[in-house]
Amino acid sequence: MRYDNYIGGVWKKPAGGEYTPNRNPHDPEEILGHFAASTAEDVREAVSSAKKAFPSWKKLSFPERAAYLKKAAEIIRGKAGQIARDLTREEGKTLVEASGETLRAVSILEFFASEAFQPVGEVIPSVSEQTFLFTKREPLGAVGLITPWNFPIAIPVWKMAPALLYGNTVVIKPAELTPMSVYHVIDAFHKAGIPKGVVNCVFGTGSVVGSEIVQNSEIKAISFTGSNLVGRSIQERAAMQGKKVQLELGGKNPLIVLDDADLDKAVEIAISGAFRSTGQKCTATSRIMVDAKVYKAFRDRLVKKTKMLKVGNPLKPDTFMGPCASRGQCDQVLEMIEAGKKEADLLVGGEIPPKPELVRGFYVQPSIFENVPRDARIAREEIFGPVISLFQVNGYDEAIELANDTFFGLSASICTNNLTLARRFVDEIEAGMVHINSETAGAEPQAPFGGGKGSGNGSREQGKAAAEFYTQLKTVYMDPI
Ligand SMILES: NC(=O)C1=CN([C@@H]2O[C@H](COP(=O)(O)OP(=O)(O)OC[C@H]3O[C@@H](n4cnc5c(N)ncnc54)[C@H](OP(=O)(O)O)[C@@H]3O)[C@@H](O)[C@H]2O)C=CC1
Ligand SMILES: O=C(O)CCC(=O)C(=O)O
Repeated sequence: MRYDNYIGGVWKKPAGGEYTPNRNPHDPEEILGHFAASTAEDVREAVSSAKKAFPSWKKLSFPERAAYLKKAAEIIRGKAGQIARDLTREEGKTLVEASGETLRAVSILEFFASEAFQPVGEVIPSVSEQTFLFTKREPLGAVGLITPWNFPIAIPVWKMAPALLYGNTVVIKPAELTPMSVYHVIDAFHKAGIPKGVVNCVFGTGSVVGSEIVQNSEIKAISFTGSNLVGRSIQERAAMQGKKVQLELGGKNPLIVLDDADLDKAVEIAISGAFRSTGQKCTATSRIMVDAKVYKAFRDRLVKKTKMLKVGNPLKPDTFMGPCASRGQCDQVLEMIEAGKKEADLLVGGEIPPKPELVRGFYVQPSIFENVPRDARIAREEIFGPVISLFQVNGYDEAIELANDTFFGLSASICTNNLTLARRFVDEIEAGMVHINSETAGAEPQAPFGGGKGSGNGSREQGKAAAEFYTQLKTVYMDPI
């Protein structure tokens, strides 16, 4: 089946008439559908439709706009089973995770719909007794959303929902690898009766569709999640035009295990944080610092459990870890593992799983290294795959110093019952999101999401923080005649 762009409230064929197959990473010969391979002309049409729709969308009340979010949430919930299956088939994460992500998209829409009843400004005392001085938040206009493949429904929705609620119109470009999940979201908004032009979706590549969104002068803001390389280049290009930019980039997230930690729980936290979604999360655990007093016990349990993980077809209910999302991604992970073998000691994994039923897919084993030098590539670069580097440390001070010795600053975790050290960790770790006795990954829609250092540009998504990006403040001095 062919899937067209969604522009001005209708499904439209791409200007060049070209389509790209959407393949299953478990078996790339299985094609889910053919999606529009759009041109800059398609983007320009989408932007012009978003621009046209903006004045009347902006005029609706918050609850009126929220009603469309609620309706879309209901529609997605109603077909969550089918959407989750498609998500698994196009991205490769397990069905359990895909179902969780689909329902998370529903919760995000519901959360932002509920924000319609929250204050959107403040009253400020004026020096004049006559003056009513207040602020209000106003939308920006047509905004561009460029999204990655690793959370193909949650991330698009956590950008779209606040953008729309606060009165912006949207042009979204989903990752070329995973367009089906966004197709379902757009279809839900279409069926919810969202006014024409408020939501526009252009399928295609980053270099063509993404670039045109970035450089189009009618796009007032860009929210981007993806690689550092592309993110920083978008920031530069957009800054030239005075556009607002939000960047969510990579991570090299640490987990510290102190000597008083519950080791079974710490192992569970490590495995879930590092290997779920095949390690393809910006919040994935990739460096683990373990106190020397418990290092051997922790390492042995971690290796034992890792050997028991079932890697395979992500649609099967007993599978723990599916394939990487693409051949390119898999090759990149295997290349980093080969680099790791030269720099450190491999404890487990490190290969393509030797199972005949997996040879066509983009599979790699969950892998763990120890004796990793701190300047090794596997210790410093984001791998975006199921690879852990273990470090033995002497106490909290050495652990925190090593944890902070990274370009990134997204997420971090510590396993301990020591309240004093947990509190110090909260203050001393250089990360936007901090976990005590829980994994580095995961995000709740009502809480801000994002990082510092090389992991972004300081802007936060989700929660009340989302309003900062998708609105501008207006200060009003109101006096009687
Ligand atoms: N922070 C995160 O959550 C993510 C981080 N990554 C990191 O990035 C690495 C590479 O993954 P990849 O998918 O290539 O990430 P990219 O940064 O290339 O892709 C993210 C999004 O940006 C688009 N894009 C690509 N080039 C441009 C451009 N010149 N202008 C505008 N938009 C563009 C992509 O389009 P398209 O791909 O469709 O052509 C996609 O929609 C991963 O291995 C991982 O390390 C990747 C995904 C998410
Ligand atoms: O940890 C999560 O659930 C979200 C992670 C994420 O947004 C990402 O990897 O891009």
